Amino acid sequence: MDHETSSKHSNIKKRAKFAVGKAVGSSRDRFKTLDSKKKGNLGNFRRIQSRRVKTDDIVSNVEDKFYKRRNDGVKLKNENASGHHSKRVDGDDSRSRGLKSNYISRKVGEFHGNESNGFAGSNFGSKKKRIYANDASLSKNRMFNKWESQDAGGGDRRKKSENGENRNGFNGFLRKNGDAKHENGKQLRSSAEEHKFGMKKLKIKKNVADDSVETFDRPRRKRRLIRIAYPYDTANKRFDDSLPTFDNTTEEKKDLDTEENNEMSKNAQFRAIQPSPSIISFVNENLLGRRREIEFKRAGYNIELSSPLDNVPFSTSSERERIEESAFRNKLAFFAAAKVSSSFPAPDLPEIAFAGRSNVGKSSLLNSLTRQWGVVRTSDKPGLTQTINFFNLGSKLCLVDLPGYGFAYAKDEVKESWEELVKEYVSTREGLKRVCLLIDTKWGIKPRDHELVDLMERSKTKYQIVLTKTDLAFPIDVARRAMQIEESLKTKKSAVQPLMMVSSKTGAGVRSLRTVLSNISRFAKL
Ligand SMILES: Nc1nc2c(ncn2[C@@H]2O[C@H](COP(=O)(O)OP(=O)(O)OP(=O)(O)O)[C@@H](O)[C@H]2O)c(=O)[nH]1
Ligand SMILES: [Mg+2]
Repeated sequence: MDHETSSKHSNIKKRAKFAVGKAVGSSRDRFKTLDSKKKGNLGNFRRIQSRRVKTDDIVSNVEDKFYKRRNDGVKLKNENASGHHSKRVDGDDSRSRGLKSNYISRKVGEFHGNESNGFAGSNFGSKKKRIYANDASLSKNRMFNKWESQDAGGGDRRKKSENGENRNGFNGFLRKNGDAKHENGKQLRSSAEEHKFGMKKLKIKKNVADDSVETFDRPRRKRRLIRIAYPYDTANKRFDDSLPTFDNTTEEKKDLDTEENNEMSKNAQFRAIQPSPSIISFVNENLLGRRREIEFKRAGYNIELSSPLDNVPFSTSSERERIEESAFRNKLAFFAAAKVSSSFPAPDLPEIAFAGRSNVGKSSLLNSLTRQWGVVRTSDKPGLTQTINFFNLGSKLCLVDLPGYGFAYAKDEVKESWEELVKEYVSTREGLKRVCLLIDTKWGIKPRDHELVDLMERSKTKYQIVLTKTDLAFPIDVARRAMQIEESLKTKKSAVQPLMMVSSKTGAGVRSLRTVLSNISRFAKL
C-alpha cells in the first residue's frame, strides 16, 4: 500500500513537472528571453498566466480539505509521502504548482457531486484534461459533457482501483452529476448577482465554486450609445415654425392626424401642379434639380471645380471661374454687424439683403455669388448667423446677410429678438434696394415667410423669391415649386418677377441671379 502510494506520488511529481512546471514556469521564462518578433503570440502567454492564477486560488481553497482527508488516514499513511506533499504544496516552485494543479482538478471533480469518486476530475490523463479541470468553474454543464467523453478512458479505471471509497465509480459520477449541476447553477446565479451589484468578487476562498466568480470578471461589452447631434435630423426635416410636441394627449393626437391628412393632401396637390413650359425649359437649360454628374460632364462642365455649373462650359483654364458681372468681381469684405437697429451702418451703398428661414442657405449663397468661399460663415446647424452682417462688394454694392427666422437652435426670446430686428431692417432700412427672400425648394413657403412677405408688402420693400438647394429636389419638383410660388404671389405688388432658382452647391442658376443683382447696382440711385 505504502509502496503504491509513494509510486503514485512520484508519478504525480513527474506529471506535475511536465504539465504545469513546463507549461507555466518554463514558458514564461522563455517568453521573457524572446525578442519582440517572437513575442507575437502574447495571447498564449496570457492564457497560461490566467490559468496559473486560478490554480493558485483553488489550491488555497482545497489545501485544508486535502490535509484533513490525508490525516484521517483514508489512504495516505506514509509519513514520508505526507511530508513530501506538504513541502510541495507550500513550495513555490513550478513542480509544486503542477502537483497543486493535479490535486485541484481532482477536487473540482469532487465538487461536481463526485465526492466518492475523488479522481473523476483528475488530470492524470492528457494535458487537455487538465485544462478542462481548470475550466470547470467556467461552465459546469460543458465540463460535464467533456468529462463524460474523456473519463471513459484509462484515467477512470485508476480512480476506481486506488480509491477505496469509489464504489459508485464512473456511473456514480453520472448519476450524481445531475444534483451537482443543480447546486452549481445556484452558485453561478448568486455569483452573477454579486457581480451585478458590484460586490467584491474574489473574497471567499474556502468555497471552490466561488472561483466561478472569476468567469464573470471578463469585461462586459459596453452598450453602444447612439448620439444624435441634434434633436431632429435637419437634413430631412421639414422645419415648421414651432418645434413638434411629444405630449400623448388624445386631443393633440387628433390634431396631428388632421394635420397629417392636410399635409398628405398638400403633397397630392403639389404633385398635381403642371408647371408651365417656360419654367420647365428654364429648369432644364440651367441643369437645375438633382442630376447625375454625367450630365454635367456631357454639358462640358468641370465637376472638379466648386459650383461647376457657374463656370463657362468647355472653358480653358484661363477662362474658368470668370465672373462676367464686374460688380461681383470685387472683393467681398465684412464691415459691420448689428444686433440692434441703432448699430446699423450708414446707408452709403445700395443694399441687397438675403432673408429667409434658418438654414435655407443665405450665407452660402453670398459665398457662391462672389465665388469667395469661406468669407461668410455657414453651418448645417440652423441659427449660425445671429446678427445682421454687412459686406462690401467693392464700392458698388453692399450685401447683407440676415439672421434666419423660424427653426433655429436658440432660445425663444433670442429668436424673437432676431425676427424683430429683421422685420425692422426690411421695413425701415434706407438704401435697401432688394430683399432676396430665400425659400427652400423642398419645403416651399411657410407661414413665417408669408409674415415677412406681408410686412414687405406693407412697407413697399421690393423682394424677389429665390429658390435654394435646388440640387436636392427632382427637376420636375423644382419646376412645380416655382410654379406654385409664382401663383401664390401673383397678386403681390412688391414681389419682383422672375422667380430665381439656384443651387450654391452645383452653381446652377447662380449666374442668372448675379446678372439680376448687378443690374440693381447699375441702376440704383441713392
Ligand atoms: N445641397 C445643398 N446644400 C446647401 C445649399 N446651400 C446651402 N446648403 C447647406 O445648407 C446649410 C446651411 O447653409 P447656410 O448658408 O449656413 O444657411 P443660412 O440660411 O445662412 O442659415 P442661418 O445662418 O442659420 O440662418 C449648410 O450646410 C450648407 O452647406 C445648396 O444649394 N445645396
Ligand atoms: Mg447664415
